[in-house]
Amino acid sequence: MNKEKILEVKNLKQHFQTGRKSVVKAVDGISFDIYRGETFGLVGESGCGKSTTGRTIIRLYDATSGEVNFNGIDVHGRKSKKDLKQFNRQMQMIFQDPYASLNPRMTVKEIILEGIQIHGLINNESEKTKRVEELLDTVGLNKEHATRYPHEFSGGQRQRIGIARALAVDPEFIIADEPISALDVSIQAQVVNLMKELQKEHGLTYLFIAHDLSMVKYISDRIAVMYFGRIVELADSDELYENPLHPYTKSLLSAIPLPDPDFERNRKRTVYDPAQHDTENAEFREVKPGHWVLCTEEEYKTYQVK
Ligand SMILES: Nc1ncnc2c1ncn2[C@@H]1O[C@H](COP(=O)(O)OP(=O)(O)OP(=O)(O)O)[C@@H](O)[C@H]1O
Repeated sequence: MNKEKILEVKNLKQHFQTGRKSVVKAVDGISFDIYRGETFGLVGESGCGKSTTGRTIIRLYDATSGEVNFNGIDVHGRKSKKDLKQFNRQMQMIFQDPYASLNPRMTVKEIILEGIQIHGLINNESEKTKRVEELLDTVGLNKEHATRYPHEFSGGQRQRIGIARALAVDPEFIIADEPISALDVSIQAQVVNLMKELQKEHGLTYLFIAHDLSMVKYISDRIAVMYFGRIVELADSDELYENPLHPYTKSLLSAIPLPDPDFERNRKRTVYDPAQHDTENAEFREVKPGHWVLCTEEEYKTYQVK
């Protein structure tokens, strides 16, 4: 794999002030790198801070503290208008609910062209039409769809429109925030396969956010597991599945439904109990090359021999 870093997240925090004295530490000091061309999965249960992480990286929120370096530029630091404009084009987002994220009053053509207009990428009308048709074809829709409105489409088709909109500005990096969670299981694989094809063709890098590990394994090169605002484990996908170390990762893995009824009947579900875990003294440590776990010194020693 190409080891050129496209994104570096360093000790990123996103704390929301929810009352005069109450603060939600949605993201509480996370660090990871993403390499150009890879798919980096970010997994954890609802409320663990995955969406907030994605939204902070793309600057929908200002970070409370920490750094997000994209192509070597700190996107939350001081930067020129030109750098910001470039960043806004190079990083795009696909959302969980494609219906809520598509303006119901705009045609598909208008939706896809929005970014192209903002960035002044194409000025000629017939070129614009041609580009929209090309994008619709790329995502498996057809040119007759251009004049229709979002409500005329199925969930899977809407997600394809969302993907076409993201691709329109020729990005390098796409944050996909649970892009398939709202879709029927039969449609999920189609959208994931489309994303994989597009990645190959366009050399895209993905941050793929999901709440369970089943589909993420299939698409991700590496996976980070998040729990209560922190990353508890990070490793290559295969390594994470074959050799999970953190008890929370184990509990997530034990919750993946499998199509084998015998296995289902006999398998043990493990439930993570943070009370039995010394999170206070835990640090993010590299147990073996590329495999990181949030653990204490003692746990680190036992993990190393596994
Ligand atoms: N704008 C906000 N203001 C206050 N609290 C917020 C805000 N956004 C998120 N939170 C809180 O931060 C925590 C993390 O939320 P976040 O949506 O990032 O989690 P998530 O893992 O993506 O969950 P889900 O899969 O349900 O979206 C939650 O406790 C949530 O209530």
